[in-house]
Amino acid sequence: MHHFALTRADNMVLSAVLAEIADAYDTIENRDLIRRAPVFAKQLPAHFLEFLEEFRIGEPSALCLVSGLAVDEDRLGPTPTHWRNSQFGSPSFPQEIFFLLCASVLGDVFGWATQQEGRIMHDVLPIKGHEHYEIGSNSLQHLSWHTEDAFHPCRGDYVALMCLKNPDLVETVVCTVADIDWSRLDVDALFAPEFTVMPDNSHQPADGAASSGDPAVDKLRARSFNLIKSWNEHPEPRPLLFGDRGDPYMALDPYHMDSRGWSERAQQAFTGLVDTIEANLRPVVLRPGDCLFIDNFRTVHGRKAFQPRYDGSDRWLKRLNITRNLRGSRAWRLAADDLIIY
Ligand SMILES: NC(=[NH2+])NCCC[C@H](N)C(=O)O
Ligand SMILES: O=C(O)CCC(=O)C(=O)O
Ligand SMILES: [Fe+2]
Repeated sequence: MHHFALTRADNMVLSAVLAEIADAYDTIENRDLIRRAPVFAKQLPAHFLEFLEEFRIGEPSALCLVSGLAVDEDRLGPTPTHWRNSQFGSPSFPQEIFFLLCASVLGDVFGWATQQEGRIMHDVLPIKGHEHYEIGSNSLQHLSWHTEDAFHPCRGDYVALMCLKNPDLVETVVCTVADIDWSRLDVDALFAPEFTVMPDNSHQPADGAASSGDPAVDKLRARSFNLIKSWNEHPEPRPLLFGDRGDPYMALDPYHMDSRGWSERAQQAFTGLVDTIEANLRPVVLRPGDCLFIDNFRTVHGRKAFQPRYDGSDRWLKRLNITRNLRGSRAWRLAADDLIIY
């Protein structure tokens, strides 16, 4: 794991930088703040910027952990019961800004019109009623391992998690391409465009809001949800591995895959890959003040089951999607500088 432990001295420098930015903006969803994040990021210590840049371009590891960001648990107050409206008056605004600045060094942050009301920074927290549903806000049921947004051609290069609370040390689980012995798998079959991945539940209309208040946006969002529906019914065949055959990138989400209709060889190659990943999953426990940048091309991740508390002390993470190729999704966005994929 590529790891940077922020020191007390680092935190002293950061708290001044973050407080100044926090004073100038109202919410992490403020588009001017997000737009200026790459410029603000230049105020991060140079040795820290070098560390992030090395992760981006050198690919020394598929996981990058920045630990030790100061989090005042008392200031945080209770964990929200839902992600809706948590972006307003946020007690973790300085930490959210730090998280955004780091992400902006790795690429461009973006959001999905179909997910958490088109917000850029998501909450990952247990929601009442979702306990046994396959979604990030479940709890009693484990979250199946997956590539983030595996079904979508515009999926992020990185998915990042910042931990605010994790009182029961619930384990996130990961498996990276480096953990896999590719010589034992049918790599050629996995590079063939013969596999189908359906959209996950976090993109289903039931989890979106009623109306945005803007008819043009509502119309686009409706188009987007229709696309999700059609991909559910007729997923497009594509490969599970891509890039270099000796050191591949991967994109899969077995919970949302149905192997009926695939060739015998594709099915066997898929089963081999899934079994290998299952055998190599390992835990990463996020602690308050940890920011984990997961290379979404080289890692699958999930989360163990846990008992939700619903008393304000629940596990609470923030999440960002990051792309290194924003232009790749231009056909799906309203404008060059609009960060929402419809
Ligand atoms: N196997 C899956 N893809 N499960 C859903 C993953 C969680 C989803 N990314 C969310 O925001 O809730
Ligand atoms: O809760 C975690 O540790 C991971 C969450 C996750 O993977 C997701 O929400 O997509
Ligand atoms: Fe995820």
